[in-house]
Amino acid sequence: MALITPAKSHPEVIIHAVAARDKTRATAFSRKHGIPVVKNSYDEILDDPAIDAVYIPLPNGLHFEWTLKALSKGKHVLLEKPSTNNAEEADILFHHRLLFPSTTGKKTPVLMEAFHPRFTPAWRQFMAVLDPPSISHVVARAMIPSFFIPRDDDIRFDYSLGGGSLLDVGTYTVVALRDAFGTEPTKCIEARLTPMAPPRERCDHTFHAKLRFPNGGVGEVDGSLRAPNTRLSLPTITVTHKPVAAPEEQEAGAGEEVTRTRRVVFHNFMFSPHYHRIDVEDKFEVTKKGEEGTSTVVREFTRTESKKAYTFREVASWPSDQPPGEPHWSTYRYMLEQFVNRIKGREGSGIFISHEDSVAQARALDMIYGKSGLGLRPTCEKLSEFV
Ligand SMILES: NC(=O)C1=CN([C@@H]2O[C@H](COP(=O)(O)OP(=O)(O)OC[C@H]3O[C@@H](n4cnc5c(N)ncnc54)[C@H](OP(=O)(O)O)[C@@H]3O)[C@@H](O)[C@H]2O)C=CC1
Ligand SMILES: O=C1OC[C@@H](O)[C@H](O)[C@H]1O
Repeated sequence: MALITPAKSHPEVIIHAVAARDKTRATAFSRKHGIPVVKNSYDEILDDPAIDAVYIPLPNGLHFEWTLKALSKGKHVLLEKPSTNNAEEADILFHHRLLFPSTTGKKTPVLMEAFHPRFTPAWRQFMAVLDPPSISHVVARAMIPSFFIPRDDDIRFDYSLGGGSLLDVGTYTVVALRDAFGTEPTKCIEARLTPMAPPRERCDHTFHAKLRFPNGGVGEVDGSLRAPNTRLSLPTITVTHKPVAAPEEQEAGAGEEVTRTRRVVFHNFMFSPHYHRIDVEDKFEVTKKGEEGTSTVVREFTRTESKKAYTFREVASWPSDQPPGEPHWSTYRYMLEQFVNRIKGREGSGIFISHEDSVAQARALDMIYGKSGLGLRPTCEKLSEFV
């Protein structure tokens, strides 16, 4: 879903090989998906000079090690989110010398964290209706019902592999806050993570946290991998702004001032190409200054609008010389487009998850785990080998 289907409609991508720890599994997978080559190991993929790029969908705790192994073999890497287990790993990975232009003329590999929802037209449309400096509150919510990941022995609940709901579905909610505020959180002011039962008690299945942002605003994340199966809900971001002057409003008469308070709700921010809706509600207050500096509210009115964008053609700010996408494209297809653009040196053509962004995201997640008492996710034991 994340690579094989998107590759079918990308003229420049060929899925050449697959590997698993157990070759029979890889063979079965290759037959199902028509992949021509099955390797004996992950290393064999990295050693194949015919392969330009690898997709790494391993458990979180293995991302750091295998990404550095791939980069050292000159492979471009599309790395599943979260990029690493914690900020210590992210700092080393994204600032690694392998990612800087070499003096020997060898190509510099592209590394990108696979934050697929951020590549969509709807995400752009959402960002276009926000005014980050005046945002006072954001809440991002993602409740995954238990039936989706029913087993307690899933990698998501294995601490040694970077388990925990915050590092899993929580990554989407944290990235939503960071994108909405357009800055990085300065402090975690509250973190309530609900642990699994022993022996998995170092992994949370549900999270609630509050982060402070530089403009004084607060971002909240709320989510679970054990949400009730009977109360399904779409992942949602709700953004509330502070009142701001709206002098452009035609409604104001002489001596009147208008303020606007905007609230934006983005329904289904994680998988917007399937369905989404962006509700923009503007509440206006018209005040008139009296004598002695008093001001009285003389009128109030509300304007609401719902927006959507399934291709970039529908996003007003999208430059016309850039690829619009197709209505059937998934989040992953939009992402693959930009990953390939980078590899091909078409940097000017759009969205990319920068290395600094991935490090900042890891820091924000660490803030919450640090505050929660559950502690950061473990650093790769072989870290020193890669420094
Ligand atoms: N972008 C998205 O929408 C999604 C992203 N993800 C991300 O993808 C990554 C993998 O998640 P998911 O596919 O659900 O996980 P799975 O458990 O389904 O797959 C992980 C794979 O990693 C391999 N692996 C290697 N070493 C180990 C190990 N020690 N223990 C377990 N597996 C190992 C296994 O492959 P093998 O045995 O075949 O070698 C296994 O198939 C995570 O980072 C997750 O956050 C997950 C789901 C959706
Ligand atoms: O897309 C997703 O939704 C469910 C999660 O468990 C998964 O890891 C994530 O990427």
